[in-house]
Amino acid sequence: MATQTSKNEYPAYESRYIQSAETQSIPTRADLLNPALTFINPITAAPFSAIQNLFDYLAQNPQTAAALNDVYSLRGIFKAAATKNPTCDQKLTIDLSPTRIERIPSALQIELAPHGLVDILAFFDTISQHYVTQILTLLSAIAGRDLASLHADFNVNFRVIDYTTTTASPQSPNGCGAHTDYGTFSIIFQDGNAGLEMEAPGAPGTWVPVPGNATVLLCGWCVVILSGAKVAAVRHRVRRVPGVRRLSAVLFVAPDLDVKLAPVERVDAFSDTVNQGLFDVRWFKEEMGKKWRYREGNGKIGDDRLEQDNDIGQLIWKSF
Ligand SMILES: O=C(O)CCC(=O)C(=O)O
Ligand SMILES: [Fe+2]
Repeated sequence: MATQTSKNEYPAYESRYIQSAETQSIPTRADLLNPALTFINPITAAPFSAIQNLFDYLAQNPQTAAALNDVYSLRGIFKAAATKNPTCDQKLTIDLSPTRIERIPSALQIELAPHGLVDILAFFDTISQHYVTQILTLLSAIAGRDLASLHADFNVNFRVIDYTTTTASPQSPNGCGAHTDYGTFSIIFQDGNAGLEMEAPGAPGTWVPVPGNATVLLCGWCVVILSGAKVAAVRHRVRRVPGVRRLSAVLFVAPDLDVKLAPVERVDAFSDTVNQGLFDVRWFKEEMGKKWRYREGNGKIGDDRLEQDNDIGQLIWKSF
């Protein structure tokens, strides 16, 4: 059972949710300076019936699912490891990055169009057009540098997730292991079912449940580095409720692959490797990707508390 945290311990979290959920479609600068999740009232809701439709169609049509994965065989598009491997995160994912989408043959696009694909892509298009530039502008003001020019290639991912009840481990509470996103920022849309939890700022190992109907924005490692640690990233995870299906949709925004990950000015808290700018986004994404693959189905999951972020934390911070 997840650690429950009383309202009194996190008054800012509760009041910010109530205030921002009712009024704001765009976070404020103050929100982004806060080392917690930012709750937003999105300009449009995620099309969860289309998302469910696409997952159901692919599950019922394994040949189509295999053809879709052949489009991007390196990492796949529809990942269903959870139905075969009890030790992986118990979820299905569909990754629709623009690079992946443009490689899908038109016959396959036409087949999938009425089964949710068109609605899902239209949703991510609307969301990214509305949010990407605005949030990068806010983050640039905090970071004291122009982040838009580091995001010229639209290095984004459109991910839909099905915490399905049909898994190799139906009783497992593990939907998504604890992690920090790698990129600049992510926006998570949920279908109303609880399960998402954030690590309480300043209290590692304390998990705060996020209301299942909240849409949240959180930052990732790349912007922590690029902003000289002025922006914080929030660790989060998803717990499954066995027998309950939960769907989510996530927009991931990251810098261009050849951007050097370093602060403008030396930051004492950062490692020499980061201060000297010894790696770029491409290398960092690969490093994180290895751990993602391990977690998402190709390896055994141990203690999910610090598994992924230990190595990355040691890479980024001077002392961790
Ligand atoms: O499904 C969710 O609510 C969150 C998923 C997530 O954190 C991720 O895929 O990085
Ligand atoms: Fe995440």
